[in-house]
Amino acid sequence: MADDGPSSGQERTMNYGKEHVAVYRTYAPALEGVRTIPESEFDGRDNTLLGMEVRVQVEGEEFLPSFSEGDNSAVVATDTMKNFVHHHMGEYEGATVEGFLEFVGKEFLETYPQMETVQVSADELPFEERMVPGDDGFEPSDLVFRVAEGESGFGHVVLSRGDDGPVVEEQKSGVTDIELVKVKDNSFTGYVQDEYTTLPERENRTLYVGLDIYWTYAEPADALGEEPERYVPPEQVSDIAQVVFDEFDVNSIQDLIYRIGERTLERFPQLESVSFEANNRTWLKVRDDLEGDAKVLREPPRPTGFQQFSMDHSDLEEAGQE
Ligand SMILES: O=c1[nH]c(=O)c2[nH]c(=O)[nH]c2[nH]1
Repeated sequence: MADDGPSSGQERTMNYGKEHVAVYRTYAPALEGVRTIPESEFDGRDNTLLGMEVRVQVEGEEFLPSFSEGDNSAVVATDTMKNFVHHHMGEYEGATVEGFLEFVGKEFLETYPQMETVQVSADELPFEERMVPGDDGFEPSDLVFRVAEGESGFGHVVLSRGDDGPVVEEQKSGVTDIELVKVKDNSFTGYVQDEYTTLPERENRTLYVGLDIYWTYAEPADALGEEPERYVPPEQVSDIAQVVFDEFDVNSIQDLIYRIGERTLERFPQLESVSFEANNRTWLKVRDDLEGDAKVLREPPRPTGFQQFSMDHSDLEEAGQE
């Protein structure tokens, strides 16, 4: 298909950038004044230690000669991008991952006119408070944090140039790498039974699910945290997931994520949509001949099942909840 190439009108892919830019800030401004929800104790964070791993991707027609002619005169070295991110972490006056991404993205556009679009995303590098003995019993240390694994906040923003300066084209927030196990009161029944089906129906299984949850705001500016009562903290969405899992006897991961989505949209009317990427990591039964509900379980072999789903407020209206 010789006439299908970029030169004949199809949009060309051309971008470059830096990923895995880890940056840490001590004594960032605290996140205060977030609205609390019944599913979560989270009401803010001190940000004594704020870490993130950032990815920057830039686009612009002026970069074409760097690909086509080896002419680097417009190229901002990706090493420079890394330094730019590091430097601006010290200039950011807000308290959220999303706010930092928008701030640094705008700074890129304002500093380098050859950049037409900048995409910035980040995974939070999480740290946990540690409890130490204080005057009134155990209290969180002001100084020592545990380097946490797994679950973390996520942000993504796409910025382009408008007539009056940088414009947010897309925004997405999230909490990723949630892993939850519910020991009983989960079923998986009623699925298609045919000549290929070997999986036995289970009225009560131990369900282990991996979850990434993403959301978009109706007003992207709400993602920044500048109006904290309109900000959706990843910690609260993660807490909704575990509370809903605890509350409902679900018949599948599909059923579970729908209920988490419903609750999230109910709690946060300022969101436009919620989406999920789920994985089934359910252990396999080795023994269930023990007393009561006790079992012995083992890791499942590959391959792994997954579920993806997105929903918005129209799903609540259909269910008669709005
Ligand atoms: O929650 C589940 N959903 C499925 O679609 C599925 N398929 C399967 O084999 N186990 C499961 N579990």
